[in-house]
Amino acid sequence: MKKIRLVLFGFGTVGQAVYELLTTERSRILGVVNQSADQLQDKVDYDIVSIVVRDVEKYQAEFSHISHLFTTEWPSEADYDLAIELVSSAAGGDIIAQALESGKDVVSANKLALYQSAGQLETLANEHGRILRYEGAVAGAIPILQIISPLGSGEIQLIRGILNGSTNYILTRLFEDSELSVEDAIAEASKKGYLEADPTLDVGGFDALYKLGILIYMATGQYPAESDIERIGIDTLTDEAIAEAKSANKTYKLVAEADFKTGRYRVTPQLLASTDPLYGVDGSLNAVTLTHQYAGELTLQGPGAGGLETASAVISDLIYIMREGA
Ligand SMILES: NC(=O)C1=CN([C@@H]2O[C@H](COP(=O)(O)OP(=O)(O)OC[C@H]3O[C@@H](n4cnc5c(N)ncnc54)[C@H](OP(=O)(O)O)[C@@H]3O)[C@@H](O)[C@H]2O)C=CC1
Ligand SMILES: N[C@@H](CC=O)C(=O)O
Repeated sequence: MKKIRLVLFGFGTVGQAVYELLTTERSRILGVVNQSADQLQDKVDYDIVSIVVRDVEKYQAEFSHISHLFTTEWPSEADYDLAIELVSSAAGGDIIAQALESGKDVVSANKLALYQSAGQLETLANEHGRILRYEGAVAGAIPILQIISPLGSGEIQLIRGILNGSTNYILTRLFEDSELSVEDAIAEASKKGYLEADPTLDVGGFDALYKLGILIYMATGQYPAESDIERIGIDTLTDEAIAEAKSANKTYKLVAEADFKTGRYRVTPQLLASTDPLYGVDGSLNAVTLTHQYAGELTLQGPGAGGLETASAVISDLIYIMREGA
């Protein structure tokens, strides 16, 4: 039996949900991981050995049953095998790099850190022969990254979708309820755990840009520069624009689009008619359509934000590594 010692970096919305699934769904997860392991010595088990946060006291009272796991210190290299990086800032990039350099596999959902490293983290993983996976970084629960690589038979010609759950939730609420203020809609999204620690990343369109950048990297092998992606946030939409859209039976969505034929990449609020496939994608849902040279149009839709939703994608990466790597 091989024991994988896991360290969790970050214990916010997603970190707590990952911890919850790792404990409550333990036998199901291990059942999947060990599906084809006949011998006891081929079987894999896991343990969470520590949870690294910035402020231990913030968590110790509420999570007193696991208070011994919280720390501000890295475990020593000899004491862990795999890092799950779920912190809320670019500092996640250093955590991922340090873990890879120490010969550890890494699972992350930190699109900001991944996009801003512009491929250096993937290179580092290759150089050190480690696995770096980040399904939770793009479109929450939707396994979009897992379907892009196998589409290598031909070109991906177009990616179009909604890649940010919180702004989709905010827009949906504003269109549903004319009495609701933007501030109240943002507060609702925050309460549900959809927003980034810095919400300007969501409302300014940066978060969707990072995710589109990762999808472009998966499709082409190159991260686009931020200046190559046109970005307009939903913070540019006025009350009048929303009212006019409503009276014309249209809606606004923050649409992310990479057109590989024209080379135009953009994240912009788009006024959509009811015939647009993204028109009815409401609440925190995300949807992505890939147009492929041979496969045609493939559309995936599902929750784009939220603790347990994102945790399910994080756990899928973990299952992959426990089966294939480690
Ligand atoms: N929420 C969502 O729906 C989704 C989030 N993500 C991504 O997942 C990651 C986590 O998001 P979320 O859980 O919402 O964020 P939260 O803000 O809820 O939690 C962040 C956690 O990270 C910790 N943290 C921040 N900086 C550091 C650091 N330098 N070292 C150690 N711990 C640190 C915080 O600890 P402390 O409180 O002590 O500062 C906190 O526990 C982010 O990268 C986010 O973009 C991805 C998909 C969906
Ligand atoms: N803030 C993000 C969370 C998930 O990635 C979003 O709203 O989509």
